Amino acid sequence: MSDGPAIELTGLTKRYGQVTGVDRLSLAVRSGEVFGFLGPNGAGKTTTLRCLIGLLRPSEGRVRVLGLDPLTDHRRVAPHLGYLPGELRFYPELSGAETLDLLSALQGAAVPRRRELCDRLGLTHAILTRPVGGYSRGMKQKLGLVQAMQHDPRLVVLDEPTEGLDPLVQETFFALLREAAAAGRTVLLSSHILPEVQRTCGRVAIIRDGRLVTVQSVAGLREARARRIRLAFVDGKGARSLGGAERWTPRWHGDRVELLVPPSEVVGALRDLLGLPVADVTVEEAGLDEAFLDLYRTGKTEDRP
Ligand SMILES: Nc1ncnc2c1ncn2[C@@H]1O[C@H](COP(=O)(O)OP(=O)(O)OP(=O)(O)O)[C@@H](O)[C@H]1O
Repeated sequence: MSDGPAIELTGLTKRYGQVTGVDRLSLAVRSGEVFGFLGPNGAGKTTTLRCLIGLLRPSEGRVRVLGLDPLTDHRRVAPHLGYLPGELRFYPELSGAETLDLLSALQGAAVPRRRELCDRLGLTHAILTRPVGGYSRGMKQKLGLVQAMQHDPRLVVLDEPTEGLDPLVQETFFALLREAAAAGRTVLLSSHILPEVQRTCGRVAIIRDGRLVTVQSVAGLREARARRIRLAFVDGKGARSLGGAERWTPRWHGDRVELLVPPSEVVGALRDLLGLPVADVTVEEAGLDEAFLDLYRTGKTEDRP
């Protein structure tokens, strides 16, 4: 098993009949990274994750997980891989403990962390002996997290991991991620929740329509985030045309207007705008969530034909 990247995707493409779920995606996640995977609904996140863990066969391209092909080398990869699916399905008649036993047999690994994880996530003996069919959503999610990490895998792939967890349990989950990173484990976290990614991940990939929009450090994304320019007009005279600055898709609130402008273009935008009857102007950094939303909406994909 290699010391190279924990995950390496080269031109990964997955088609479902006429629909292309993932389109020529290339990406490398280094060992020891906590890596965020973001994108709007239908972007191709789950499809990518399923190809990674060997549940789906790519239509084209190459997938390497810990240096191995997750389909043909499944038995060698499985003990080192933990996966929390976005939609958990358990056998309802099995107890929590039986479910964990079944899944560890499939992983083909010992479970040195099961007890500790159950304790920390509040899965008591009483809960673990009950049939999973009677579990609440949060309890199922906790069981999903335990099975993904019970064998202390080198790579943990998590699809929407905090879904259904209360804030206290989320804190425990974030602590688990920090510890995993400190212990040199690699984590791939697919999420819609921007602050969650901001808090936990060093780098993040954003995909849209199955294609890569960007891979950046969270710190880099912050620096590149748009500036918000707010203007008020003299005597409430809303200049309904902003001339060249119209290209920033102005949002009007009565006679005030707001624009999101990339940092490198703020000075030019102000030049255009200050020719108008402006009474007041403020410029501030947009939130990180807006930086992401901007990329979701308008970011060019990296490998357009
Ligand atoms: N089994 C399938 N059959 C047909 N099309 C599919 C199938 N699974 C996914 N798709 C399509 O592939 C594309 C990517 O879907 P995917 O579930 O990977 O996106 P996602 O980013 O995980 O979305 P979400 O955030 O909504 O879960 C979508 O257009 C989806 O409709």
